[in-house]
Amino acid sequence: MRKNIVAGNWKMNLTLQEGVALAKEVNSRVAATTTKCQVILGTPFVHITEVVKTVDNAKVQVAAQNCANKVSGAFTGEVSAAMVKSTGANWVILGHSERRAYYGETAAILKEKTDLALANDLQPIFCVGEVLAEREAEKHFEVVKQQLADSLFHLTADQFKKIVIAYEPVWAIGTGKTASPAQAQEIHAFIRSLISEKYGKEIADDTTILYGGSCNAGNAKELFSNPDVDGGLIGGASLKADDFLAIITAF
Ligand SMILES: O=C[C@H](O)COP(=O)(O)O
Repeated sequence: MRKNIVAGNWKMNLTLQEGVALAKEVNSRVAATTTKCQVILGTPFVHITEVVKTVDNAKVQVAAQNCANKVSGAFTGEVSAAMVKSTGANWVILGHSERRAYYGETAAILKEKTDLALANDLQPIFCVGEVLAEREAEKHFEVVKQQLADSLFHLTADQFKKIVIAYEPVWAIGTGKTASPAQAQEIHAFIRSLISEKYGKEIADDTTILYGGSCNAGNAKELFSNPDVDGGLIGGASLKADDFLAIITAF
């Protein structure tokens, strides 16, 4: 179901104590607003159990930043989708460009992770987006289309309804360089049109599509005012309660 979502991705930041303190502050400040926006905290694995206990689980929910592409067994260091679900998290971020670039996560691996997340009742926030050279070569539409086709478009319509897409141009992540509102709208509308071609207009209209990449308190309002931008996946600015709250209340 389409809704406004602001999801923080803490990445590899904050100790457990710092993370719990931040979650506590975000939770109480969100509760004090009238926002209808779904807030999600994408925490490191080791924080999840404590953060789940800290938030109200309605307005503020918790995401893992990854899960394994295997069910269980001898995979040292990995965390399965079933384990994530057992902590109380409802969401998992998959396909982030940092996972693709630094940990060799291919489209085939991401397809397996998506299937396991859904089988364990976790909702994927699935990231797509092009690198700078691809944008400069005007290949961004093609790249995003391929990423969706390779890792998501095998899903049934009922499965696809659980997916949230995050469009994150890699050149905008952590760089302070944001896609312009027009650039974001253009590609979000394109993503929605691809979903419509594959699953029909009703499902496309119901899909939540987030923007990620140097989204902050200063630019969130303008980005979110676009008809096909339903919220954001926020990295750096999710680490400070003031900045994150300003983004949450930007709708
Ligand atoms: O997952 C979040 C994105 O990578 C955006 O990160 P950023 O807001 O620090 O640019």
